[in-house]
Amino acid sequence: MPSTLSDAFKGHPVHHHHKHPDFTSLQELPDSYAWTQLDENSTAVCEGVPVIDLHDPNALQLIGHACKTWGVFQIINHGISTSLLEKIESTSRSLFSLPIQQKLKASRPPDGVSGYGLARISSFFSKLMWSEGFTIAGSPLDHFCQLWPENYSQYCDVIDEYEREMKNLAGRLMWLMLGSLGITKGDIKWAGPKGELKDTCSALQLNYYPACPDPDRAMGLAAHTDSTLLTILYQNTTSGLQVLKEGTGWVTVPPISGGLVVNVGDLLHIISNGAYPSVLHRAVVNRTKNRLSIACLYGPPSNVQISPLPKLVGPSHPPLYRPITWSEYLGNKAKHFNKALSSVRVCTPLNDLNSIVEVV
Ligand SMILES: C=C1C[C@]23C[C@H]1CC[C@H]2[C@@]12CCC[C@@](C)(C(=O)O1)[C@H]2[C@@H]3C(=O)O
Ligand SMILES: O=C(O)CCC(=O)C(=O)O
Ligand SMILES: [Fe+2]
Repeated sequence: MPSTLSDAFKGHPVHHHHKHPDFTSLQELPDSYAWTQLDENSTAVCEGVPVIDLHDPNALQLIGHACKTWGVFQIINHGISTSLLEKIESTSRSLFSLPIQQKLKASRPPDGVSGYGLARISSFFSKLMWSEGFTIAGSPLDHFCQLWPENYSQYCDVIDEYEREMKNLAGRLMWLMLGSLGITKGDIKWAGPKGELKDTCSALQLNYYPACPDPDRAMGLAAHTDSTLLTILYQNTTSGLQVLKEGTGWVTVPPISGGLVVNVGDLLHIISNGAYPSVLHRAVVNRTKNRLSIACLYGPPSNVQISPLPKLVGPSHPPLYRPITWSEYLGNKAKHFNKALSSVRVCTPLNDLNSIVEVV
């Protein structure tokens, strides 16, 4: 029985400042959704997030380079069928278009992982985000029975298939991302004897961003890094995802037909001993178009200790992070949000200095 994520937040209930009203039909941006003027540096840049064809013979090198320089890339020829992407999109749309009273029946409990509601990180901000979310960790059955008492099973089937295919792809990607650092399947015990990664955990996050009357003052999903090894994101044809590139500013990741966005998460940053940055990203909203995204948040078995891989540690590269389980890390994120990573950093005078610089 693989370990689950369901107890990760038991000691860290979220206390949202606001109730989530039915904001989808508002004509004007209420003050509770007005973030102070967002920075204007999301200008067009010539250089964009790399797009990598997984059939390219150089895929391994291209992925390694993208992970080091961006912490994010898009993939094509990944083997996920268009019809499955269409099915998960239409399932998500059916969910978000249910009446609010119906959706609230499947609310995420304050100390739980799964269900409908504001993004978990909302509690760190005084303003509300212009989005709705639905998190699925483990079986969606209980919540889907609440949402669709008559025909929950067809929707469950789509989620199960999507989750299975995404986990498979995430495993392939993890070996490619680590492979370009010289890591092989034998180097990670928790991956199993043949690197089959069968006890890994994952969660799905469905995000819906309604069209917004005042997009320049609103925020779809505030800047964050993912508490994962890696995240695979499907976005519909409306753009909104932005990543922070050092020295450049916020860069939009344009939706490409059949493409999926892959980003490095905090745990891959830890096991790579800092070689791969966990990319800061956010979602902005649109005046006329709604937007949908589906993230597969992929991590190790939730109760195994993960730490910088021995091959990536040496006299000139001391371990930057202490061992931690995914479950414990999620608790850290619930407590410290964007300072979660630095809270796991090993304390040496040099590292302490670096983390002070990061916080400032
Ligand atoms: C496995 C995860 C990862 C979670 C928590 C838990 C389930 C939901 C994920 C997200 C999804 C939306 C952004 C985020 C920041 C959030 O608020 O909920 C993510 C968070 C994290 O990556 O930290
Ligand atoms: O909607 C997006 O593009 C970003 C979603 C995201 O970052 C997340 O779900 O973690
Ligand atoms: Fe994210």
